[in-house]
This record gives sequence, C-alpha cells and structure tokens, in this order.
Amino acid sequence: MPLIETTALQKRYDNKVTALADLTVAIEPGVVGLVGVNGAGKSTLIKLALGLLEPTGGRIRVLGLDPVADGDRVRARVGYMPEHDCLPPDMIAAEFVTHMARVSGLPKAMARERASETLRHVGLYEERYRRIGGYSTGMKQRVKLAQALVHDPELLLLDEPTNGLDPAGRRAMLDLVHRIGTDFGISVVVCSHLLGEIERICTSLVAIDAGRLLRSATLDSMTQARDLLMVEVDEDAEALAAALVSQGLEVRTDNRVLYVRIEDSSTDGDVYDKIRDAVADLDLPLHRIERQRHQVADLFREVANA
Ligand SMILES: Nc1ncnc2c1ncn2[C@@H]1O[C@H](COP(=O)(O)OP(=O)(O)OP(=O)(O)O)[C@@H](O)[C@H]1O
Repeated sequence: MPLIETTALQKRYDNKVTALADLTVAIEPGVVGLVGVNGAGKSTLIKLALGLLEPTGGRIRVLGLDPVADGDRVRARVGYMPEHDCLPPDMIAAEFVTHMARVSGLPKAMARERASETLRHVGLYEERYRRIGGYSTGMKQRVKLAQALVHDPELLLLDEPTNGLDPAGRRAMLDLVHRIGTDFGISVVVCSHLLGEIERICTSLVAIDAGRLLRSATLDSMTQARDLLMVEVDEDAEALAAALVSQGLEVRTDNRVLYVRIEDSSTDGDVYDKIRDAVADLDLPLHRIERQRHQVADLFREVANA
C-alpha cells in the first residue's frame, strides 16, 4: 500500500493562493525525498497528509486512511517534524518528549522510557535534562525529530529537517534520517528544497512544482537508465561522433568530449567495443573513457526545463 496517495488533490487557501493545483501521486514505502523550490507546495501536502488542513478538491489517503475522517488513527501511526521552531524553551527535553509520547497515547512509564530511548537515538542522551532554550539549533532539530519518533510511528513526515544547520550539522541530520529508514524500517518522507543534499539518502524522489507533480521515480531507475560514457579524444571529436551515431549510438559532443548514452547495463560491453573500434578506425589519440552518472539534480532540471 502506498504511504501517501493523492488523486487530483487541490488546496486553495482563503487568500486565493492555490498551493496544490492538481496533484496525483502515489508515494511508495522507503526514504522518499519530497523536493521542490520554496512555495512549491511541500508543506501544504504534509499538512493535508496529517489532517491539519482539508483539501479543497480531490482526495488524499495516508496508509490507506482519510486523514480528515480518520485523523486520530493517522496521527497514531505517523510522526511529524515541523519546519519552523516550535519547541517550548522553558521545558527540559526529556520532559517535553515524554509529554509528546503521552499525547500520542503511551502510558506514563512507557512514555518516559521511550523518551529516553529516542533521545539517545538522536544523540541527545547526555543533554536530555537541560532546558531546550539553551540548546543549539542542531540540538533543537534533534528534539523535534525525537518527538516525531517517540510513539514508534510507521511513517515519519519531516519538513526541511536540515533548516538552519551548518554543513556538518546537515550531514549529521541526514545520516540520522537515513539510519531511521534503514535500521528501524520506518518509512520517511523528507521535504527539502535542496535536491542535491537529500538525494544521497533517499530511495525515491517526488518533485513538485507550483502544486503539480513534476516527476516521481526511484533513484535506481533515474540513475541506471541514464548512464553515460564520457569519451575524450585529443582531436576529431566530430568524426568520432559521426562514426558512433552511424552505429546506432546516441552521442552528444562538447568540444573534445563525447557523451555516449548507455540505456541498459547489459549492453555496456557492446558500447565499449564500438567506441574502441571507431577510435582505432579513425586512428584517433584517445585521452580517456570513463563512465559517468548523471547527477539526479540534472535530471530534474531537464524535466523542469522541458
Ligand atoms: N496558511 C496559508 N495561507 C495562505 N497561503 C499559504 C499558507 N500556507 C502556504 N501558503 C502559500 O501556499 C504556497 C505553497 O506553500 P508551501 O508552504 O506549501 O510551500 P513549500 O514548498 O513547503 O515551501 P516552503 O519550504 O517555503 O514552506 C505558497 O505560495 C505559500 O505562500
């Protein structure tokens, strides 16, 4: 069953801004990156998934449930880390996370225990009895993550979890998110406007733009299908390109460099052979030949510019 499934989902705010225009997507289990520029509609989708907002058109299901009609059941199975600072500065972290566990329905002793475990898991065990107001931004983000995890949800919705962090803090937070997906088997939907940053921890990506679906695909399908061989010759790149095209290969040239498309890894050997033969026939000085993966960000840019 998809984690989140939407059909022609629309959200128009009272101020007439249409945040989601006509979104149809099925988000499958795994660590899923929900990407889009600021204002694309990511937070709106998350709030609709939590039942905090109601759609103005279309339909949304979360773990097969309607988040408006079945709000309590959805919230019991879903953890949410909001984007902006929302923590009570005067509370100590252990108390706050215990309280959030109680709100989610855990009995007192279990709530305390789970709060300690979760704070340990996010790397705040030593500091758990300090006031949240004295925490750094990175520590506050970890408390937000801990309260989302404390009731052991099946699905975590994280809205820009690296917000406000420095590069080392961003990496640490993303590693933590990745481990939650792999070690605990919890599905995660992580929103970000920085595709290059989250692609390394995700199993699939969903890109939205102006409230519509731009693309949804697994990382594997995006990278494998679009592998390239980069071939650099010292001269006559055009002649080599023509020879390869006549052999049925797809080639793009950029000065002395050719990019040859490999559609399927089973045909790799053929492509290498054709390049080697053509280089030999033309008696060209081959500088280098190497396999190059498309950056996932490039693929999304291609779609965006199409
Ligand atoms: N409560 C609201 N009332 C009116 N308009 C809103 C409200 N919340 C969001 N919007 C507008 O809806 C659009 C989508 O916003 P949303 O926050 O969902 O985007 P986002 O992709 O999450 O971007 P960001 O990361 O900047 O929050 C934007 O134009 C935003 O200004």
